[in-house]
Amino acid sequence: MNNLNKNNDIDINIDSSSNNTNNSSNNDYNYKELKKIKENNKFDWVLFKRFLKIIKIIYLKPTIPIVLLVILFGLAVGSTYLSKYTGIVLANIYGSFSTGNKELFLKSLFTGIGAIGSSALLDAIIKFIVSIMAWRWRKVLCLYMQSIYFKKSLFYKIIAFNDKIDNPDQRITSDIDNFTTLLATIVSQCITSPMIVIYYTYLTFTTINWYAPLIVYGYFFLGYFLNKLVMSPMVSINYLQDKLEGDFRYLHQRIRNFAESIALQGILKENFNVSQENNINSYNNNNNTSNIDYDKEYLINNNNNSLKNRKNKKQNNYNNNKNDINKKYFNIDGEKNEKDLVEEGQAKEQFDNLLRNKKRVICWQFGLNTTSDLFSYLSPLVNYFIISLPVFFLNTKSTLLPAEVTVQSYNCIMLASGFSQYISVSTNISDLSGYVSRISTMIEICFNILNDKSLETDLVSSSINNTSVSSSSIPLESSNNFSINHSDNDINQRKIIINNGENIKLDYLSYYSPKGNKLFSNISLIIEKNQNLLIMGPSGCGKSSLIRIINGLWPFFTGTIDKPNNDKIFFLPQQPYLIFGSLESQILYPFSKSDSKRINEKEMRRMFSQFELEYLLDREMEIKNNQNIINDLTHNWLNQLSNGEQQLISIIRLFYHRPQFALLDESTSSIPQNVEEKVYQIAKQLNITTISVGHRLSLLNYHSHLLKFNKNKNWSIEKINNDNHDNNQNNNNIYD
Ligand SMILES: Nc1ncnc2c1ncn2[C@@H]1O[C@H](COP(=O)(O)OP(=O)(O)OP(=O)(O)O)[C@@H](O)[C@H]1O
Repeated sequence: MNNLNKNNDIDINIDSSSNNTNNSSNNDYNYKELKKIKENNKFDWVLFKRFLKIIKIIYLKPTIPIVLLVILFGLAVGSTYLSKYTGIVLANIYGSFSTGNKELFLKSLFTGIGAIGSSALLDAIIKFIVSIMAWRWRKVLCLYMQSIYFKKSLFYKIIAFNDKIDNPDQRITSDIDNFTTLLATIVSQCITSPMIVIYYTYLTFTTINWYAPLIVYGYFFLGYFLNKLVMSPMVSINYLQDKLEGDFRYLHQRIRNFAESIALQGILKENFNVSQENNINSYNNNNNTSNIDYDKEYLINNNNNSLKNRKNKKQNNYNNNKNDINKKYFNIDGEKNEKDLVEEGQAKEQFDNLLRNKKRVICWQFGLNTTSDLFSYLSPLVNYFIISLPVFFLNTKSTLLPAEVTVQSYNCIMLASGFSQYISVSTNISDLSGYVSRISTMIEICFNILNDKSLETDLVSSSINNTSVSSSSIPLESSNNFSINHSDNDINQRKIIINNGENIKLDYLSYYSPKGNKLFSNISLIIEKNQNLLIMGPSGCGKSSLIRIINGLWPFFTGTIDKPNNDKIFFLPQQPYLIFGSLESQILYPFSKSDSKRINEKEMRRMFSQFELEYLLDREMEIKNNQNIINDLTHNWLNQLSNGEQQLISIIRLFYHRPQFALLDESTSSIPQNVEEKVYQIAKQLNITTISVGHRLSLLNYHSHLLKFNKNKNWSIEKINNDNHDNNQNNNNIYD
């Protein structure tokens, strides 16, 4: 271990031949990651406290788990007691051979069948209860974790504001499953082995002497000590392995999600490569033509010998080219390949990282297995040494009867097996500790985010707030300059006031990105009902961020936001979001289908026909008729609908919910202008006030005011005169 650290190379170098830059950077990455993980996840008191916290969670409702533990304990007692008879039966059978007692043999045989059969049955029941325990713990822990994960949009905040948790999905899904399964196995081992140890300590003491259990104890502690030495570094290595497995899976998940975009780019790249190759080939062909002329001349002027040399040279060139092509197209060494898609290259690199660490896991596991197996396999010899002590070394007995040897050695073997179970527990604990770190750090960080006061905003009801912007007569266009009596304190603190739905007011609003970059300052405006506002500005300037701030998703602002409750505002994000499930479920979202919430077939057809999308309902019917269950959790419309269709379904959802305000973040960017016009017409008919973010100039037609952001972080607001507005104006300068 010291050696490895001294060389600054934790990797046990199996393939020292791989010395390319890609591998060395991967090595570097793994080394740095491992160092960081080692610092944060040592096999120490902190880890133990984290483990206790998880135990507290899984025992939140303790009755059933405690009952299961008590049953397990009872079964372990029964199984240990019955195991004693196996030794006695074996001794009797052995004795019956030496005395020729057939009756004793048959009696022992039948007793043996009963005792061993009962032991086997008890062991099966123990395994069954262990599985049930793991199942319950998983249920409790996973539901607990999910209840935090979905609280206050934490699933978003973890990804958007915090980069300390890798693969939260993996932690909730597979890490908890592995943790609980392993924990249940360890618990069963820890319950059964003390029984065995206590009972067989007594039996070895009574059948041999006091030194017999002591020697077995000493042997065990030596084994445990060696195992602990190997186990400590394994915590961080296992942790990193879980992380790398998660990263690798996530990469493939992204490829699945963006399959079409990647495939389209891939075809582009392939064609690009082919055309490049064609260019190269045509260049070579041109050169070859001149070579032919040159060859002719050469042939005439030179003898056969030189022809032979040239033939050999050509053959060598051909072979070299062939090798190059093999290298280029059939590379399986994890190296990047010119023909690779970027994703393929990334997947190779990620997989390479994973394999490197897996090698470490295998090597350390080898060390751990060697020590634990060595101790298990050596234990019979230790037992016979203990039995031999009174005969060969202490000289207190001259001989031992075969039956005595059988009983004594059986007792020693059982005592050692109780301990070797502890040793195998240590292997499991090293795996478990990786999961403990991953699960508990996720819980800790979730709570840190939840308890972070800087991420919270004061919510005030407008009825108890007298300082809110009161004048509804202040027109939007003058609000850039309007001033209300507020103290500096008001401006520097952040407040969200919930009103009754009459308007949305921003008062001296300054907001920032999660990384603390100021986006815009001192925005003051009032959006009255039926006054549609359009927000325009350069890419990345902070338009969507304003929507996130109004929604309450981002708390990075100062000033006051006075708005209706979120149930009166509907947000349509840039990326249309469709859930798994039927088209009806898409429209009902964010509510789910229930007896009180259903949309009948006629209404669905009416809504879809507004945008000539009835064919989607027919398609759904067809899928249903083909026996494919449509509203199960795996039906993914996202893969089967165009972007425009997805946007229109989101818009139908908006109209179904009929909010007072709708915040549309480029929500019509993929649909034709005439359909876009219809969308805004229907919104008007339904009395929905829209606040839209967009780049299309046609949007100006459907809004009364324009909030214009520019690249210098200035903002202005102006009334849109739709009569005079020329939508075909050149939009190059619109953001200046
Ligand atoms: N989670 C985040 N962490 C840090 N910075 C972020 C985060 N999300 C967005 N930003 C940054 O905040 C700034 C504003 O982003 P925003 O999404 O509001 O831009 P936008 O004006 O809507 O752009 P576009 O027109 O391209 O959609 C950008 O510089 C963006 O990179």
